[in-house]
Amino acid sequence: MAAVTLRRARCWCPSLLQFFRLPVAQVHLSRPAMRASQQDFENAMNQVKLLKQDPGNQVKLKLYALYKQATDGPCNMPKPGVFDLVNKAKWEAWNSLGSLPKETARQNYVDLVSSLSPSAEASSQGKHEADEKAQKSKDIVVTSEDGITKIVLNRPTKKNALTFEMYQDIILALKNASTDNSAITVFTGTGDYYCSGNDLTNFTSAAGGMEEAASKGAVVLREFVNSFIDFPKPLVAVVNGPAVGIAVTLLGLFDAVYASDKATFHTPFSHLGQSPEACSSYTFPKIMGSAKATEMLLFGKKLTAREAWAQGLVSEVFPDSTFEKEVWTRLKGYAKLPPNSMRISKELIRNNEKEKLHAVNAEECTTLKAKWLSEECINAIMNFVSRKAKL
Ligand SMILES: CCCC/C=C/CC(=O)SCCNC(=O)CCNC(=O)[C@H](O)C(C)(C)COP(=O)(O)OP(=O)(O)OC[C@H]1O[C@@H](n2cnc3c(N)ncnc32)[C@H](O)[C@@H]1OP(=O)(O)O
Repeated sequence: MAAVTLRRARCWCPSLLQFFRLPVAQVHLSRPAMRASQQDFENAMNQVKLLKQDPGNQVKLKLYALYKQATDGPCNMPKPGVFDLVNKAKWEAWNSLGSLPKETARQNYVDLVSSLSPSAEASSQGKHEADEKAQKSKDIVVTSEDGITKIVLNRPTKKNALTFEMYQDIILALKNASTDNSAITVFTGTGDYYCSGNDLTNFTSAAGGMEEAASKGAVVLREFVNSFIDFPKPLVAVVNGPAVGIAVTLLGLFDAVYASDKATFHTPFSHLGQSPEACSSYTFPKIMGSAKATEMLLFGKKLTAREAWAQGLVSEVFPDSTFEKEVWTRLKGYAKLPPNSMRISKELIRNNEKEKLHAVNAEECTTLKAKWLSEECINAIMNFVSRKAKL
């Protein structure tokens, strides 16, 4: 059986920003010679897209190298330039396989994927285990107290940027919260930021490159936003600091938004060569009118908390010095209201447009998938990753 041993280490390539401090994979393939069929190979490729846990960049590089070796044979590309960090790392991983035969690369790819995938038994274990996973996730902390389920974005060193794993954990946390004993569910962030939006390295660290990241991203995004559209209880955002990208657009699907006066609201989609998501192409013009929505979604105008309140995106703004105390006192009071009444009232409001929201979500995801592969977007992301430019 293939065994993957992970050890934490500083990266072998000091210039690769996002590849720093990531697990290094040592893959020992001691399995007796076997032939993986083309079908096994394709199944393994599909399995990779469904991995719930990010296997780390080193494993992803290994997967990429084995995939290229299995499909194209030995590395036949010119070595990318020294500043093309991501492609250079990929090239090196592929080139390191030398003249490994295609069949062996295919088998090693299948073995590696099967060592990463949870077994059928593990994935069919009950909800209890699912709850535990959400609770244990280090980047999303879920607690339930005083009738409130709190979902905290807990990645302050990265301004709470959302990784693929965090999207999956939030989907799970919302699923659990929809049936737990709490009356309301609240999102907030740890540290000085509420959330800096999508983790831009989601796109640069995918084993199969941008194409694979775009396909996976569109699937994950659609399911993620659906879980907000369908969430049955009052959903409240406690915006403790700046919010960027999807952290802002999602607010149009919340039932109440409370903001510190230190919070800002920024949707730099055009700067990033991207387009709006989380149904904001529908909710924002509805909330603030098309002229103001255009300033945010097309021109990337950053709003202060008071401006966002004036546009109807925020329910109320509080001085930062008393924000936490005032908001949580208020929410604890709301959580004592009859839960079924709140749920039914929300259902009445949401049912008027649920179908529309699902259709908008689907269309936005399709559009984004194409945008993520555009030159405009790839350049913007590479600029961020290589720190040449900041918003
Ligand atoms: C699959 C579904 C996809 C859904 C798509 C959604 C679209 C979006 O959400 S678009 C918005 C994406 N977000 C951004 O463009 C923000 C990018 N970040 C920044 O511009 C800046 O980091 C900041 C303005 C948020 C903060 O700047 P500041 O100077 O105060 O701090 P930094 O030193 O830049 O950041 C600290 C640390 O955090 C990392 N980081 C911050 N934001 C992100 C991010 N979005 N993705 C990845 N990493 C992020 C930053 O790289 C720093 O890390 P290091 O200390 O390791 O360098």
